Amino acid sequence: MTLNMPFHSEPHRTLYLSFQNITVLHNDRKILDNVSGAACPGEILAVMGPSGSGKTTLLDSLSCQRKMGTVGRICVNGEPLSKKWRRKICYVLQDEIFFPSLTLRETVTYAALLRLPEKMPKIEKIAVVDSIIESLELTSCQHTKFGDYMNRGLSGGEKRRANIACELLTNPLLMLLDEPTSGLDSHAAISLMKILKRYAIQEQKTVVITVHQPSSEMFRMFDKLLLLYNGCTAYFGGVNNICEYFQDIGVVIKPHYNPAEFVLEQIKSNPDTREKLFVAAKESYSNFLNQNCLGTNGIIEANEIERFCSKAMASNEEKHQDNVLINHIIHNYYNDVHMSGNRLGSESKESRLNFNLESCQRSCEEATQQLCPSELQSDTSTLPIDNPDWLDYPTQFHTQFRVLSNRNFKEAKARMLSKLNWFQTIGLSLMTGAIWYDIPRTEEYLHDLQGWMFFSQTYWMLFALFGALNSFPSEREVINKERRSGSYRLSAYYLAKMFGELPLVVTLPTVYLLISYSLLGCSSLKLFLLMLVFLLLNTVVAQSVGFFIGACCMDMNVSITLSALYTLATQLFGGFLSTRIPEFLSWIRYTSMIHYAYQNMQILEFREGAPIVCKQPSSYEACANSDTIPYEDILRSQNYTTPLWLNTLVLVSFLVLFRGLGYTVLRYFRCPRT
Ligand SMILES: Nc1ncnc2c1ncn2[C@@H]1O[C@H](COP(=O)(O)OP(=O)(O)OP(=O)(O)O)[C@@H](O)[C@H]1O
Repeated sequence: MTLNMPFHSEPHRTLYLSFQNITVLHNDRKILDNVSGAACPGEILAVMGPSGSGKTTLLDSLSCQRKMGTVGRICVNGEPLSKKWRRKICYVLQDEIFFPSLTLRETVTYAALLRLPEKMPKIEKIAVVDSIIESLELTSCQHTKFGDYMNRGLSGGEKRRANIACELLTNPLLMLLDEPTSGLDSHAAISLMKILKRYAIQEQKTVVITVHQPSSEMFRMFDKLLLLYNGCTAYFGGVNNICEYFQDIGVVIKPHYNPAEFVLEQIKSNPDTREKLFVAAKESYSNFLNQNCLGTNGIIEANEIERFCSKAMASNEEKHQDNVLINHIIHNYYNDVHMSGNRLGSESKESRLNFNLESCQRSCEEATQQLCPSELQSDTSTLPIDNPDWLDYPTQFHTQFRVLSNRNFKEAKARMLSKLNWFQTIGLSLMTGAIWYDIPRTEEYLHDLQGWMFFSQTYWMLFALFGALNSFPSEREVINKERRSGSYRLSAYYLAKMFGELPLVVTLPTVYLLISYSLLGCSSLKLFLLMLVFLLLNTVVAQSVGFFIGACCMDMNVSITLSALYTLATQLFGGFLSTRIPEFLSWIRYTSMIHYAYQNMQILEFREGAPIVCKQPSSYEACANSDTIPYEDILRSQNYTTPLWLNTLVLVSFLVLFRGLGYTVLRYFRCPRT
């Protein structure tokens, strides 16, 4: 089975990764200590080690997600790892971060629509989705939702493969996978590894995975192994000759033993072996380079080096300077062959070459210097960009907006219009309708009527604010993951979130008003529509505040506390609960959205609705000359003097302000590292 990817039409690119002396410090503790290694196109480099040995930290460093306290050199194709290259690297995390209410197929399709090039027709994008789903053996579960701890969905292995499917869409040159097989049964783990191996070979991709304790079968699929223990390198090199390597340093792997398990066991339990391995591994990086130049024992088959070098060269026909190391090795190889031509005996004719070890080692070291010219820490330079498209987003703003609006709508629908929310809304509407049923429009019941208005505004403020707050932490994870991979612009996501969720935000308040206000005694359709507009405006403002607080606070407890404080203050200063607010605190009401929304509702109800009949004796002066109370007098008695348009303008300003602040926080303060 082949991955029917559309990228074959592009000039084939490959990526050679090398990293040298990666050291990661955290509070003076060395999490990684001078770790070096390399990975070639078409190969799998396995990073193995006991729990806590630094495997994930190494992948974090290689993907540039961990810069603080990290030193060392990371190079790709001879260039320091720059932003240009980062777009060509995918990092599949151990955790699967997805929207639980979307199906696997929907998730991969949205990823394809966002991450495949704009110019590719939709039908071709869907074909890629089909191909990837089939290749990863996900066809049978493609219509299953991801699910969460409440509603079970895809299995762990299926989620793991779905994660990989989304990353494959971008046609990365380097795949970093953090424990892709953990939690899978041996069959599923082997099957996943086979898929990765096939992908690496067929597409000439470079794959780096971390793994705990692979089975013998899985171990044989790796090409190179980097063994870590307590952040130190215990082994780096090929997998094929690992038994001989350990034998040479006095660690004999018993026959029929899984080498991976045996070595890990020895490292953990035997301090002497550990020391031996650390000492031997100090030279492993240069050994590795030597082996690539010379082969084992300094002898190399000519066709071997041809194969090794041609892999990168053939794929970079247009830019053969891409792979500095390979070029350098070839150059030195032929120089050496030429220079030592006299020394080459009949073996050279048989394509068997034995050349100067020191010379090659020197050349490899030089190549490595060339390969990694700058320190990771100072890697802020912008290198010449051969193809500026790499820095652009794959799709245009309008496509991102359209796809994300659609996805937001689908994702939020299950959450916002859940059965529980419908039940709550209809139940509450009926309850308020029963309490305020056909309320007499007289001065005696004026306070009751105002109570309904205040309650309605407050309830929908709380509903929208806490709803937005609740959904945000999980959503933030997803958008951070997608932004890290450069899928879309934050502005497109932000606008799409506003517009995509709008029909959902307004549905339940509309149903509430329809039931509750009708039971209460709404006098005209015009009044109903006007009341609805202002209830919805308040709801959308509250959602913006919830979104802003959610974006600011990483800790859910803090965001709940802040939201509770804000909403309580908003209610206290809203004008219904107390009209005797001390002068020095009265300015706070101007920050209360309820203050404006509640005022607007009263203006509409008392101006447009049936008039309020005076009681006898009345507390309103106007009742001396009239049977009904003018709406201005009702508002003035509560010290409300601002007109409808001004209240509306303030609410719209709140909306713009909190949306803007939310965007700014996400853009500048909660920006995922790329
Ligand atoms: N941000 C951090 N703060 C403190 N300690 C950290 C941090 N990141 C990693 N560590 C520590 O560094 C060590 C290596 O962690 P890492 O997650 O890289 O290990 P690992 O080999 O991937 O482990 P596992 O196989 O259990 O996932 C651990 O002891 C961990 O506690």
